[in-house]
Amino acid sequence: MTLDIRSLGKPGYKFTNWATTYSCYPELYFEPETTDEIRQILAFAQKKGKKVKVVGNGHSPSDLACTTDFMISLKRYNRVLQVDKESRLVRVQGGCLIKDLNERILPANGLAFTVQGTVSDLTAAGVISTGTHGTGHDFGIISTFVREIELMQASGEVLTISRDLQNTDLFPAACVSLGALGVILSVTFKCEAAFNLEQTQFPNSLNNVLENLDEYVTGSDHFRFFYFPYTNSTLCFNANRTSKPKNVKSSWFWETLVGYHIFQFFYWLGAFITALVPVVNRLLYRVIYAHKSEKVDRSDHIFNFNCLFKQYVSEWSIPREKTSYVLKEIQKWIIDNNFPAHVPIEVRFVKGDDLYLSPAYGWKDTCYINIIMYTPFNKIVPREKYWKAFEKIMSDVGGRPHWAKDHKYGREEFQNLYPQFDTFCKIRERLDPNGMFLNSNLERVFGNSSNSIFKV
Ligand SMILES: Cc1cc2nc3c(=O)[nH]c(=O)nc-3n(C[C@H](O)[C@H](O)[C@H](O)COP(=O)(O)OP(=O)(O)OC[C@H]3O[C@@H](n4cnc5c(N)ncnc54)[C@H](O)[C@@H]3O)c2cc1C
Ligand SMILES: O=C1O[C@H]([C@@H](O)CO)C(O)=C1O
Repeated sequence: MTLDIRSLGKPGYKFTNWATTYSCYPELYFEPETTDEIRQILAFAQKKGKKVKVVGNGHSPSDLACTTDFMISLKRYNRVLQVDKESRLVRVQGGCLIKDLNERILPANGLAFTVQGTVSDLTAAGVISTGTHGTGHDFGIISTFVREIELMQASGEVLTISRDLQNTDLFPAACVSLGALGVILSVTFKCEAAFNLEQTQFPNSLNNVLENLDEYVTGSDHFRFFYFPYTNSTLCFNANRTSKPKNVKSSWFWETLVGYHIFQFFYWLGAFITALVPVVNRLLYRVIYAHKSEKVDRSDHIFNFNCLFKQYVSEWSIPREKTSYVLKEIQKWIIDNNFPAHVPIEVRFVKGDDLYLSPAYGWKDTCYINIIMYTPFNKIVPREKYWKAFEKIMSDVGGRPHWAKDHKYGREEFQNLYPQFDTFCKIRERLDPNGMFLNSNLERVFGNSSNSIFKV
């Protein structure tokens, strides 16, 4: 049945990402509900010579999902297709939200994701496409729990790509694809039996964490820590699987009034009086963070935490053995340059993998370091100097930028950083010879560079 595709496409739509830091006006914006509608949109784009960018839930803190051509959102292509309790495989359409799986589908089937990032308001296709990760020395990034992907190519042909059965040569590319290979129609995840996590958070000196890093990282299932610029202090988080029942104490006063609203107000003041930021960092640490506490909750409620207000972030991965040197360099740069760096600097650890564009590719033990500058009450604070220094420190040790976040790298840098980058490029050029799924971000990554035209 030939649809009047124009009735599907909306002109004048403004896309803005979650952090409201990047936006764009696609020529036409589509929200298809069926596979055939997706196929017809691609055929229409091909006929018009237009590029197509599929967007998930717009959480990438960069221009990765932006386009001036056609944008397809799968927010209405979000069904759960199959749940197999025996094999613990869950197959969902690309637009299915991880938070819906966490809240409804997985608990009802006694299942859970083995590891997650700090938020779940992400789509199944979006979360794997950028190599989203959580933390845990014995666990990989979320894409390492993928077992099968259905991918629609520009031609409308659907490829089933699985780890063990079909098109297995494409699998290590399709699991972290940046949206560059085609439309991910469905993802099959390998889950595990539902579990609670017992989390202990405790203050610690930066030196003590760094001098005993391997013990801390391997001392629990999921270890991570926050470093607080202008202190010598960290807040460590250990989380282990437990059969204990849920036991969560929360405090609106400390978590919301102080930890969100007063925090945001002081950082807003700090935008005008930068000398305030080191004082606020130290005060926050002492008043809110520097105490030991424990809680037991459903796994995703421990993995996720309140990411507070809108923000700019930059995150790079490095081999774990570089963690101590890099953090000391960052700490030194902030002090030497008297830069009003916001808290926290988030430090997480994952197991290496063999996915071609995974930022943990080929490194047995990987560390991710995430810096942040909030935009309190939408007040943009200067960050360029900090970002540049951070990128230099990370690139000097062979670090790899998070695909979802701000970076300026192009094909040449990635060829040096990813041993299988050219293999991925050959697969991309085979599956999408006319570059239909490219945008300006991906043209910087895969070929002709162009500066971002989507900054807010
Ligand atoms: C508050 C916050 C917290 C975060 N925490 C973490 C964290 O803890 N760890 C971490 O690693 N990252 C984290 N991120 C980054 C986030 O996980 C990634 O940006 C993720 O890719 C966003 O998913 P999304 O569904 O919003 O996808 P989008 O940002 O909309 O898209 C991401 C990419 O996926 C592609 N894509 C989406 N759907 C499809 C499809 N169906 N077919 C083909 N391509 C598709 C898009 O083209 C784009 O290239 C966080 C981001 C925010 C805003
Ligand atoms: O992009 C991200 O945002 C959060 C953190 O920076 C808090 O907001 C996180 O862990 C990311 O990877």
